[in-house]
Amino acid sequence: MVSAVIVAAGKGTRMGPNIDKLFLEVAGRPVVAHTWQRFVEADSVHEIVVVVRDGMQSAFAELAEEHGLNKPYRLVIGGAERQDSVWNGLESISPRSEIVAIQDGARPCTSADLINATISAAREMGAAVAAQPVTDTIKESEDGKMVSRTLQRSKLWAVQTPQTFRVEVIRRALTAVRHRGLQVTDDTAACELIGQSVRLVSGIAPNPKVTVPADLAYIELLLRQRK
Ligand SMILES: Nc1ccn([C@@H]2O[C@H](COP(=O)(O)OP(=O)(O)OP(=O)(O)O)[C@@H](O)[C@H]2O)c(=O)n1
Ligand SMILES: C[C@](O)(CO)[C@H](O)COP(=O)(O)O
Repeated sequence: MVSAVIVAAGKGTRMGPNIDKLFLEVAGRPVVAHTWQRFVEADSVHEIVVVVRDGMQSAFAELAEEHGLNKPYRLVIGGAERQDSVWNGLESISPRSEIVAIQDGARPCTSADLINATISAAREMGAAVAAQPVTDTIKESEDGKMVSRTLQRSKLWAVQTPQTFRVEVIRRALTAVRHRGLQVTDDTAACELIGQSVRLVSGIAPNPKVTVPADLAYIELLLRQRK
């Protein structure tokens, strides 16, 4: 059995005050309704856990109703950091789940094909992540003012979601993160702590995250092109 955990319990601070970015309408639907719909369409996913802020349960239940998101789902309360929300989601997937795909609610352009591809790769390797080679040259800076060094671009990948795992692998990896009191910005970073290899699954289509207001016009265009 395959579960999806859609993390949607963030505050969206980079989008600006008093804006719930996941409920902003793009291409005719709220951002998170597009994301959720992709997991309804992905045949290999059997159940969906949506992790939400406390007090938002009825808004998400109404969203599912209104947009016909008809795959079995459960709503769970998130935590202070993304990794806490992922943990809470993992705690409530079915005990029969062997594979879990973790998805940012704020990534509405993820395709069902990409979801299915990460699931196949995770079955084989234990862990897999949607990723694209970077196209800009990436610099490191120690102080945020001056360039310290240039990284070798041919080795660099930007990782996205879905990040998909055998359930026992991600549980073990996130337990290691919690025991060491670390913070990770993505779930595959936790795998590095336990020596678990992660397969890069290169998506051809753009799979951006809604983070700042300037992201919205591009994402609207991508979603309209796909219709
Ligand atoms: N405590 C948190 C933090 C983030 N997320 C989710 O993780 C995804 C990726 O996070 P990001 O884009 O950073 O969203 P926010 O944390 O909401 O944004 P910001 O950092 O600007 O506050 C989002 O779907 C967000 O809802 C979550 O479920 N729980
Ligand atoms: C998981 C992620 O989307 C991979 O790129 C990203 O790390 C989320 O980071 P954020 O700080 O929650 O935006």
